Amino acid sequence: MATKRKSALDTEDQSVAPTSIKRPKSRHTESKQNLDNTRRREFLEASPDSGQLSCDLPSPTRCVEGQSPKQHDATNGDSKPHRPMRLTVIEKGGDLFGAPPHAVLVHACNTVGSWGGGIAVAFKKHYPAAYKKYNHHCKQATASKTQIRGTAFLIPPHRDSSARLSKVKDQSSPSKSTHYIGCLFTSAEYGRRRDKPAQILEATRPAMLDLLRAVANAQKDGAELSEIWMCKINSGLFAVPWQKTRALLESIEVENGMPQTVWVYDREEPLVVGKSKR
Ligand SMILES: Nc1ncnc2c1ncn2[C@@H]1O[C@H](COP(=O)(O)OP(=O)(O)OC[C@H]2O[C@H](OP(=O)(O)O)[C@H](O)[C@@H]2O)[C@@H](O)[C@H]1O
Repeated sequence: MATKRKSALDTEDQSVAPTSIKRPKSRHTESKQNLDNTRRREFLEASPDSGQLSCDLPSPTRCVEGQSPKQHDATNGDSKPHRPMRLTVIEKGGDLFGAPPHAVLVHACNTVGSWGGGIAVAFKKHYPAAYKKYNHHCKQATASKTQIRGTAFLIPPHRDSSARLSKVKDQSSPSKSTHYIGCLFTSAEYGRRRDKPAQILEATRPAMLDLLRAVANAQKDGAELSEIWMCKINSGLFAVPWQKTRALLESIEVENGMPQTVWVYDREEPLVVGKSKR
């Protein structure tokens, strides 16, 4: 379950180590015998013993370090070109907080631990328990001097919220008790001290990938997650034009098992810049 995970920050553990390319022994030996001296030297130079990354057989086209055999084939025209799957961003009208059960609601956050302005205030009101977790996560990171900008934090639904909701008879969105909250740390600070638009955009890619990875891992662990819903992140108080963030999101290469679509919701009324109490 996602709840067992400490945070979406464990990306180091989840990242896939570069795969070394190994040659089948028999083929290796057979091809060796057929080599003339020049090609043999070339072959040996590129062999694993010489410390270089080698391809399947010696050939004029060298393997590029870090390429998988598949990518290598693709670049050499031996098979279909490797086409990475990119994230699809679909804009919709409507209420973000009316997301279906088990949806992940995503917004951009500072790393200070404040949901004091813009849509964050609404998140704080709708999901007070998630706010506490977000705040605690930021405080812990600050205490341990861990930089969390460019990462994400996936907060599972609060177990008691369903009971609390029924007590206060809040029928506006019964799905709320099943919503996950996805925090993207795209700026270290907020307000005047917020990062520059270029820095915010730079942090958005790794943060989004971190979130998609956390969602994929939670699903792998059996958690029930449905769609990914998001506001027009960075486009309000963080002052980054939405089209720039959208283009960046659409350039993200989706890894195996990750969700491939993000649904974007925008409110209809104009943005009120006034801050609530932090
Ligand atoms: N009540 C509401 N309902 C529905 N949609 C609403 C809304 N309010 C705004 N939107 C829209 O939601 C998008 C994002 O706009 P936002 O300004 O929220 O976020 P952002 O990503 O630019 O910046 C993040 C920092 O802003 C916050 O406030 P603090 O800096 O902490 O004070 C955080 O804590 C972060 O730090 C824009 O399309 C807004 O029209």
